[in-house]
Amino acid sequence: MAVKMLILGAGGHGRALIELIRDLGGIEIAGLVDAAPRGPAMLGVPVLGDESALPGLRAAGIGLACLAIGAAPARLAAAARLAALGFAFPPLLHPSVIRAGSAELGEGSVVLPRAVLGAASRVGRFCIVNTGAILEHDVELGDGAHCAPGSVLSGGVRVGAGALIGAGAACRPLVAIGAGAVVGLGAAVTEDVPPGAVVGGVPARRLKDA
Ligand SMILES: CC(=O)SCCNC(=O)CCNC(=O)[C@H](O)C(C)(C)COP(=O)(O)OP(=O)(O)OC[C@H]1O[C@@H](n2cnc3c(N)ncnc32)[C@H](O)[C@@H]1OP(=O)(O)O
Repeated sequence: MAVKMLILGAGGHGRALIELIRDLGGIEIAGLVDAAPRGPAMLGVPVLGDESALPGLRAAGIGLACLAIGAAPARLAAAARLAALGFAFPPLLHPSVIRAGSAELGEGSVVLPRAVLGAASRVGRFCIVNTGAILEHDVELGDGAHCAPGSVLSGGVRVGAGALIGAGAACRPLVAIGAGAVVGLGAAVTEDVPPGAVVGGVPARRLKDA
């Protein structure tokens, strides 16, 4: 019998996770939980209500959850609320992901189609490695970090907790991206980025504070 998982968040990332879980197989999607759903169902998955439904769903035997929330602080806060109710968060890797045997992946992290997790890369908890992102050898992602589609993290890059590496951005080997920083889409990061900074451009320059 397939294990049951619910998805918290009925937006675009929720749709991506529905498809990921369907491609994986072996997990039954019990439903979606969202404070402001657009309809009674999404891609054929029923919306079960807002977070007030969670204790009942847990009592009914649904033990697994995944978080479809783009903003890192909200994603991490939701994880804490669901953990307190007893939900567990297995990491989810799309079958097309290329994962080195030595790559580590924390609870609740999701890795979308055609991403690459290189040798000795370490992905923290509740991270998003989005479609086609490349994490080269020895890359480290702090909890809640998000590597957007097509981003390239060269060898040894370190990304702080909750940081966002924008779509198509590339990071020079060994640079450190501070916690909560945002790297704009298409940027070329050639030097360390301070915590909370927003950078963009080629080469990347500070645009503002996050
Ligand atoms: C599955 C998915 O879709 S995952 C999606 C992942 N998300 C992303 O990759 C998006 C990342 N976000 C960005 O790149 C954004 O443009 C940000 C965060 C860099 C800036 O966004 P905002 O805070 O809304 O700033 P805003 O759009 O007002 O731009 C501020 C200035 O920065 C410039 N700017 C914005 N983005 C960039 C960028 N990527 N590179 C260079 N300059 C940029 C703007 O032109 C503007 O310049 P100006 O003041 O001279 O006019």
